[in-house]
Amino acid sequence: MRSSYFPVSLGAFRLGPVPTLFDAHPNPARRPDRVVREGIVHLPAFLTMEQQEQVVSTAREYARRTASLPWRMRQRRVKSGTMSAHLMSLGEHWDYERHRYIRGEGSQAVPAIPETFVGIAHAVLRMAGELDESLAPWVAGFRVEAALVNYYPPGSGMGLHQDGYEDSGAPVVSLSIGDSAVFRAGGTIDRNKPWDDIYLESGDALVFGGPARDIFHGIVRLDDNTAPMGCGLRQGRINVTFRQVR
Ligand SMILES: O=C(O)CCC(=O)C(=O)O
Ligand SMILES: [Fe+2]
Repeated sequence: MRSSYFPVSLGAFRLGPVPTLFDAHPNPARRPDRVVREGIVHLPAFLTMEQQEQVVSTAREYARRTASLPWRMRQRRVKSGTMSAHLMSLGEHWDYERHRYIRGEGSQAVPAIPETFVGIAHAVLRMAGELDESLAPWVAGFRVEAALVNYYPPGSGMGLHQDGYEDSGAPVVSLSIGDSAVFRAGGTIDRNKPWDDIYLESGDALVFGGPARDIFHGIVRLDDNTAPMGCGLRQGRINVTFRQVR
């Protein structure tokens, strides 16, 4: 009988589940919620795998639906060249030519931000506000007016920049799904060091606001083949960034 190999008394000395070939982290040391620096809060694994998959499939559906519109998912030309990430706007769209946020053009409206996304954004900021006093004043009145969906193909990134188009000083709330990435958070004056490099994995949330609202930041590395099974993306990374515009 099998039980003869596993005397009952052994149970008292068990140290935990036996790692198997299939455990990515045999001894998962949970990455703790962290105030990286005043105004910057990293919430690892904020989204469940089901939520990640839902965000990705919703983003896909919107990308299909808006494929012929100015705010469709596409690479944008900026001063320094063409961005390697693909961007799609929901809610409001930053019009690079007219240099202002628009809600549509003619009879075409920028699609509304899905309610599920809005709910997630509020939940993220609420949690971040509990950890960081500089974010707390923004929690109650936060209006999720613009959502930028960025798709990063393998090997892409985003240069250091400031999110400076919004009149509001409300925090920026962001979600990461798919391949892991290094988010570089610099200072508010220029792109120079010191930086905090934050490792964002699939399901993580990040908030920057308060004294860190105007930091230079960007994506300096994407790690191929790190997207977890079930997140909805086989390769590359999706970032959704929520902003209050005015
Ligand atoms: O991909 C990210 O985590 C950052 C995206 C970003 O900085 C932006 O969309 O302005
Ligand atoms: Fe940004």
